[in-house]
Amino acid sequence: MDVRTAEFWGAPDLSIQIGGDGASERRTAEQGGGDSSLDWAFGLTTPELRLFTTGMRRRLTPGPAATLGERTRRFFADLPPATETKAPSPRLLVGALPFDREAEDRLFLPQRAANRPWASPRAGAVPLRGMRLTSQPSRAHYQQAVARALEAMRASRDGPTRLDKAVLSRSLLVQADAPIDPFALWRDLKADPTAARFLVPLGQGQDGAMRRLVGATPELLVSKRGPAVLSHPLAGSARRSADLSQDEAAAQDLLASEKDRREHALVVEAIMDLLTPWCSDLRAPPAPALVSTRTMWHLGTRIEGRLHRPDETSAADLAALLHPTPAVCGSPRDQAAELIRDLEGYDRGFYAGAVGWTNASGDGAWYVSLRCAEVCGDQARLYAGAGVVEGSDPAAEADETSGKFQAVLRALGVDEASL
Ligand SMILES: C=C(O[C@@H]1C=C(C(=O)O)C=C[C@H]1O)C(=O)O
Repeated sequence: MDVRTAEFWGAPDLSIQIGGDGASERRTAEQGGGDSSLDWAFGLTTPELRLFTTGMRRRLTPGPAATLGERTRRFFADLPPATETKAPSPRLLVGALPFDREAEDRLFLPQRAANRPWASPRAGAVPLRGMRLTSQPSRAHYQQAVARALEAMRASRDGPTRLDKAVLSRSLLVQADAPIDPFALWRDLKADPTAARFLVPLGQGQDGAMRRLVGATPELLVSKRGPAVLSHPLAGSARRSADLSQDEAAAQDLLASEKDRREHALVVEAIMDLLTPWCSDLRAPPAPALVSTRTMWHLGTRIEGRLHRPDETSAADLAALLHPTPAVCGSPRDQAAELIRDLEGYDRGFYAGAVGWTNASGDGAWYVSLRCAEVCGDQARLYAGAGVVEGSDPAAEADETSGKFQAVLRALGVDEASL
């Protein structure tokens, strides 16, 4: 594979490798060693970039999505110029945005950044013995919630605001007999090379152990490089099959499904509407295309535009503008968020939020935090959701969430097809 070194999207003090065969990654992941700067290790690898940071130099004052752009601008303006001559710390914020726009985000300036992965503190397996899985809520309860969302949609037709879509999730608690190694989980998520793999520190949990969000998402919320803006939403899904002809049939059925196209179009319309005032030359193809992960087919649309004022609008501004899209929340956004709060009965935390980076020049990329688990000590909590629109079937939506759990379950070494 072609291995190039490129300037990191205009960040003058950070070079990163594009491409790579993963050999250095395997070497370092297997080396072992217990560097405490790994407490704050952050990683993001996509088909376009590889970013690994260690240490935490300074936190961005946490706050809600509405103030993210302003807080990041102030942060970089107040940041003293780098004084070190050797390996200056990057002028880069990395971290995660929660699902709830009002909840506090977790972004920080790392101490060091590189294009090589950190050494995993342990070289072993995730651990795979003694894991107990509990579906929270149960599958039956989830199906009831989907049925209730459908009722709410029907009832809204007679009210002032019509609810067209709500994305309902369920969670899976994995309890292990020993601490779960987030680095080993991250390493094993590599099996899905088209997805963006992430490992994000979220701060300490109740028992002092670091909470981390680890996953491999297929969905780009938004990236900004100079004037160029790109968003690649996904909505409308089908489980893949090991049988080639069944797999192909599932993809073609998805592409032809009126319900999935409607579910998808709501997302594209919302993103186009939100980006229109900020962009010229905003474009999306007229029909979605198939996007695949190892376990799922999705409908996807690449939306591209050019910012009117690239020097004044940052990747953080754009992430805060778009998040959460109807791919993970619904339409209209506020009504869907309220229904999700009522029906899910738990806090999504950083699931269905965003993970990514933004630099001092405002460039950056934010991915929707899906196909992930929050790992802390000997527990991992997985999440998966599905979009509910008129015509959705509760059992089919539950199957879809089972399919979405597979990405992390496989990396955990759990072979549990029917949850
Ligand atoms: C909510 C999730 O996925 C989202 C929902 C999709 C859908 O409803 O078809 C597809 C991709 C994602 O935007 C998830 O993976 O948990």
